[in-house]
Amino acid sequence: MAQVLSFGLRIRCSDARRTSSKPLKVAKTRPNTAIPTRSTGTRRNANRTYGVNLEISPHRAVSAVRLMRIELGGAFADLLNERGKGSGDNEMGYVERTLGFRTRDLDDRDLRLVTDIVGGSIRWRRYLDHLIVSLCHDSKTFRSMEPLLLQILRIGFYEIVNLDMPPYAVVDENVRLAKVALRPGAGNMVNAILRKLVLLKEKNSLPLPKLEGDDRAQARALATLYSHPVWMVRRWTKYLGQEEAIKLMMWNNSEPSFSLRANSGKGFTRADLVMRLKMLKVPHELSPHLDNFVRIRTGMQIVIQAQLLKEGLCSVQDESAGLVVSVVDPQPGESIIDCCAAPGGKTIFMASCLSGQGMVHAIDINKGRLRIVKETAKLLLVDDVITTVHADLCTFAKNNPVKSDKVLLDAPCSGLGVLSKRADLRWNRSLEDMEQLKNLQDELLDAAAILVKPGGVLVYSTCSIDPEENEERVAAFLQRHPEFSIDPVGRYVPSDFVTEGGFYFSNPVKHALDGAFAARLVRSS
Ligand SMILES: C[S@@+](CC[C@H](N)C(=O)[O-])C[C@H]1O[C@@H](n2cnc3c(N)ncnc32)[C@H](O)[C@@H]1O
Repeated sequence: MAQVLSFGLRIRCSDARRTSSKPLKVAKTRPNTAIPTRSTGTRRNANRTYGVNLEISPHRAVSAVRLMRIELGGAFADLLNERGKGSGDNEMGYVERTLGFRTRDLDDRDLRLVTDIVGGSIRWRRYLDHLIVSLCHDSKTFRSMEPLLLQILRIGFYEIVNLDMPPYAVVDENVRLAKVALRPGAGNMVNAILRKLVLLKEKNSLPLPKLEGDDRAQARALATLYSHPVWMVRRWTKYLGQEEAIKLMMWNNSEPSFSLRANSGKGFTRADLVMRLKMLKVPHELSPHLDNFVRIRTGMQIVIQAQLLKEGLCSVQDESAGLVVSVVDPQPGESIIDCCAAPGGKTIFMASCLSGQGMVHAIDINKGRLRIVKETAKLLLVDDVITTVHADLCTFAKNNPVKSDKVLLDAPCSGLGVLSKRADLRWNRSLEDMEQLKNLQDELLDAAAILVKPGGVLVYSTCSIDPEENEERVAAFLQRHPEFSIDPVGRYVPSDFVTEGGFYFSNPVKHALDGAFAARLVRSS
């Protein structure tokens, strides 16, 4: 117990030290701590302002609220909207209205912790929930657990099991958060469950499933151990084999790294970008595949704060997406149609390859996302070679007899290649989505084909690693459209990315990039 108390005290002191340069406001009265629950929706007066609570670690409070917002999605946003429009703009505002107290502003270290904890708790959700259920009295306790309590437990479990943080400090801090944000009883429950976890972890006997039994049983066990939906495990085991499927899941669970593309439209070169990153002390590496790209593992927060993105000097773009543009191979003077353009990553990169001559016509069905393309093009000074068209591609293709040199269809897809960057995506996709997406991809391919002139090129791309969305869609298209044939991509991307069929494929495990696919198809007549 003495250990617990001393840990708690140390954490509080260090929190106070970190904020000591800022004037602190201390809560005069303890706020009402009831929070909305799924069943009652109880809320405090949203207009009331609260003092800053210095007892609670701010990154945990913010993480718990952010996790709850992500999980409840629209339902949680609606709850807030009831209390006044625009109330959800500011994250700290959410925290205050949800928990009943304010935390001090987050410093850089807190921001990193929030990113780690939120991303990690979402990725590891199935695994963490398995442990939490195993340590609850019964599964009903887990099922009826109020959302905030569940998030606090997930954070505690993630910190103890995955981050290996000092366990008694974690228990102490999360118990305090549950007590203040919910009620003393909730704190006691967090205390009991986290302490059971600490003991089991110390004895190296976490209640985890064994990899045994038939295929289904093994898929379920793998899904829990590597925290993915069972249907994904079954699909990958079928296409890749168990060993590769495990490697892929490990990649998806790892911290994502990012690439920056220097914006040549602004006359800003990769050498300029490297100089700025050196000045900012952000560790970086040149991309071996693409001239304008630089890789960064950490330090994105610093890049954001230094306004490099806001000033349009560089953009965040994965090399796997940059290589799709290499497959298109945009040349000055060409007319290119980008069929599903928004938010515009590839449109902008293609436009910057045109050296001011030619045009990229950016079509998208989503007006809001298309506005982003327009604004980014202006910021990056490539708007003179981009036109935006708000339309459904199928209707547009039927009604417009335009023919272009090159057409890119970066199709809506499952996103199974980008699960390491999009932590929550795996939980929002279902097997049924795959069937619907395949039909949409076929329809969009047929529409895109209409826009290609004889001798022109159609590039079909996805950020999926699933053969049914990639090779199989191309094979089905070629059967329907014998006027198209495959142009092997070996001339456009490094040979390491070229498949036996002549397609571009970036494999997350092999290339340590997001997964992506592109086929280059030439029209004969
Ligand atoms: C994978 S995203 C495109 C990403 C984009 N190429 C980039 O690099 O930033 C797919 C896009 O297709 C758009 N879309 C879906 N159905 C469409 C349709 N029928 N017509 C036009 N755009 C469509 C979506 O709005 C979405 O913006």
